[in-house]
Formats: sequence, structure tokens, C-alpha cells
Amino acid sequence: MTDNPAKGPLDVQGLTVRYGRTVIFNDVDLPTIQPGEVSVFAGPNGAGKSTLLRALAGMIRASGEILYDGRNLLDLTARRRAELVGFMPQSIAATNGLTVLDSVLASLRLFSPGISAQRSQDAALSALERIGILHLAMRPLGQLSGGQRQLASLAQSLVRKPQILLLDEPTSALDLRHQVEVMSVMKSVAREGRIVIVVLHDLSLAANWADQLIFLHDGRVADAGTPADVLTSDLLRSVYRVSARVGRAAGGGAYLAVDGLA
Ligand SMILES: Nc1ncnc2c1ncn2[C@@H]1O[C@H](COP(=O)(O)OP(=O)(O)OP(=O)(O)O)[C@@H](O)[C@H]1O
Repeated sequence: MTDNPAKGPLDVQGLTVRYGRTVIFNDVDLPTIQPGEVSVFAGPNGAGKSTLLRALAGMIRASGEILYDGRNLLDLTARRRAELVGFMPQSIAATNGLTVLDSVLASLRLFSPGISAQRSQDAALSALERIGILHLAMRPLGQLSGGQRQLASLAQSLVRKPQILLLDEPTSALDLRHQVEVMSVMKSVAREGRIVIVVLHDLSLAANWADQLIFLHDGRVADAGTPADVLTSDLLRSVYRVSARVGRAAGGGAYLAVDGLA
């Protein structure tokens, strides 16, 4: 999966997003999102993480600039944009007669209509293998557990090998081992030179896997930088109103010790 690396960073400037008359983001700039890195959007419920991700994916209207490879993504046709950007939603429908393999093939063929049956089969199986769900290939989506469905959804996004991959809480239904597996796949996808943006609620996971952590709060960027720089007691108090300490384990990973509500 090393073809299709990103052509450069993603620069979001002056972005405004509304639902009807309700403004969620007003003229917001984001720090540059670099290919090769895992960028994480974090922040409290309702902070706007999904809205921002869906605006970047072109699923809701936005104004401003989302600059990539010398173009504003907002000016591209929906089809061209969807070729560049892969999006994994927060939830997928539980009832679907397709098998996991067929759903991954369908996702691939949507954007590569001319692809041969053999190549698409190989790509789909390899995406399932990469996520560790090859054994679920022939299972109907509707018969999967919540976590298995989340992994299938991830395979549907990955198989297209987008230059920009956007994932809305891809680990929310997963057990600890699968959380780590998915984040390590995200890291390796990023290291292939792609842009990877992940919405995460789990701050320990974010601290351990994000190259860049962007905290959203009240429709603005509260802070951004490496986890070591931005994940502080002060930030947890001001953004989440929680009293907590951030520690560093002997192996280098970060952990949170929560004392209570601030
Ligand atoms: N379709 C919609 N119409 C109107 N307002 C919406 C819509 N979707 C979301 N909102 C509002 O936009 C704001 C941001 O919501 P969003 O879902 O982006 O937050 P979030 O940070 O992803 O939250 P969570 O962590 O709970 O998933 C919230 O105030 C929410 O109520």
C-alpha cells in the first residue's frame, strides 16, 4: 500500500462551517497537517470534531480554504475530492446484507471502476489482512459485533488507499488490543506518506499515538502541538474541567491520572 502518497501538507485557513444559521466554526485556521504524521482531533463532546472532519471530507458545506497540492479542496468536484479523501464515519449501518469482503470490494470499485476482478480481490483481502479481520471476510456485515463492524468500516476506507485519510473515532468500539492494532495501522499508513487525521476521545491513546494533537473547544483550536507539549494538567482543567495529572511511563508512553472534576 505504498502508492498514492500525499502530495504535500493540508492547510486549513479561514474555515467557516454552519448548520443552517448555527455557526460551528467561524474563520478558523488549523495548524498545518503534515503527511507522514498521525494528527489527532480531540476535545469535549460537542466541540466540533466530527463537524470539522466531515467538512474536510466534503460531506458538509464549508467556506474558506482547505489547501492541498496547490488547490482548494472546496473548489473540487465531489467525485475528485472523494478520490483524494477517504472518510470513515463514526458509525455504520448495522443491517446490511453484504459480506465484509463484498463491502470492501464495493468501496474499492466505487472509485476505481476499471479495476480488474483479480486486482480488486487482492486489494480487498490485503486490506482485511492488514486490519486483522481476514477471518471475517465472508461474514454478513449485519451479523458482526460493534467492534468488528468498526474494523470492517476501516477496511472499506483503507482499501482505496486515499492520499488523505479521515477517521471519526475509529477505536470507540474496540477492545484494548484492537485499539492498539488500529492505531499502529494508522501510524504505518501515515508513514507511507499519507495524511491521516483521527478523531479520538481516549486521551491516553492520543498521547501515545499522535504526532500532532489538536484540541478543539467551543468551535476553535484550544491548543495544538506534540502530545508532550499540549497534554497538560492546565489544558485538561480548562478544556475538560477535570483535575488530572499527565505522567510518563518508563517505556516512554504517557498516561493520565484523573483526580476528579475541577
Ligand atoms: N446536523 C446538525 N445540525 C445542527 N447542529 C449540529 C448537527 N450536527 C452537530 N451539530 C452541533 O454541532 C456542534 C458540534 O458537533 P460535533 O458532532 O461536531 O461535535 P463532536 O466534537 O464531534 O462531539 P462528540 O465528541 O460528542 O462526538 C454541537 O453543538 C452539535 O450539537
